[in-house]
Amino acid sequence: MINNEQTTQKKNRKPALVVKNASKSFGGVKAIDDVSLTIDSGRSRVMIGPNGAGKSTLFNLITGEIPLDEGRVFIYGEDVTKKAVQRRSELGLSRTYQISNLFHELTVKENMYLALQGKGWELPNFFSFFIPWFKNEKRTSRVKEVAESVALENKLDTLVSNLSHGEQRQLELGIALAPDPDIILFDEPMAGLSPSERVFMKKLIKRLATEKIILAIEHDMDFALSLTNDVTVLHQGATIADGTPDEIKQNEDVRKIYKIQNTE
Ligand SMILES: Nc1ncnc2c1ncn2[C@@H]1O[C@H](COP(=O)(O)OP(=O)(O)OP(=O)(O)O)[C@@H](O)[C@H]1O
Repeated sequence: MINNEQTTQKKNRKPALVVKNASKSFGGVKAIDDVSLTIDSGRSRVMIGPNGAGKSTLFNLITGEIPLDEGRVFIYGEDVTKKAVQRRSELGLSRTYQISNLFHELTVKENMYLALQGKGWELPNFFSFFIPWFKNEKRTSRVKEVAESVALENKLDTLVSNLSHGEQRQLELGIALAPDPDIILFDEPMAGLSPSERVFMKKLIKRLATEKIILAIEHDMDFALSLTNDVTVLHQGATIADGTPDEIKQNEDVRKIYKIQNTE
């Protein structure tokens, strides 16, 4: 308990996430060019930018799925630049993907169990041998809790292949939430949703933003700008604007980019 309190206090003092002068090239393409950003505990940020701006690459650099060429990443003050994806998730980082990573031939419940595997929702092997029921109880109640939080509690035994597209995205959200992360990176959570599914997802993410630290990539400008007061605009791998939704709407460079995009 004391340890938990100390950890919480330590986390509250540090920025949750810091990216310092990050750069990444793929062959001749500079996908990320000297990008820095900070997300303080208790805040969220939205990242917008045209196609190919480098948003997903920045996510991959933050999670550790690809290595940085230059720069550093810190989670709650710990330098994780050279650390594996696993260490970053132990520190409370989680993400969703643009492309589905669900197991379609498994049920909702089974996908969620898999998401909890190796994420601390089990006892050490020694104990679990003696009291496996405890391990199962703990995970089962977590799966139910997560299913409720993404409104899939009535679909636990449904095969993923039988879910609607919107429900699949809800499940992806649930999988990111399953290990109870502090910081969640959302990669275009609204992509491909119908108008009614979008309304539902917006509500869900807005509620989550009151409980978690969110960094979201979103093309729906109105939603993006309504989610938080902290907005970053990426273009050709670089940060071209950083500010409140009003500042972003007024920013000449941003207006130019989106105007150019719209007339293409
Ligand atoms: N693995 C890779 N190999 C080669 N080039 C890549 C790779 N990943 C990204 N790129 C290039 O890096 C640039 C940034 O891509 P990225 O996917 O990060 O942009 P994005 O802002 O997420 O775009 P979108 O909104 O279309 O998803 C693009 O020019 C892309 O083609």
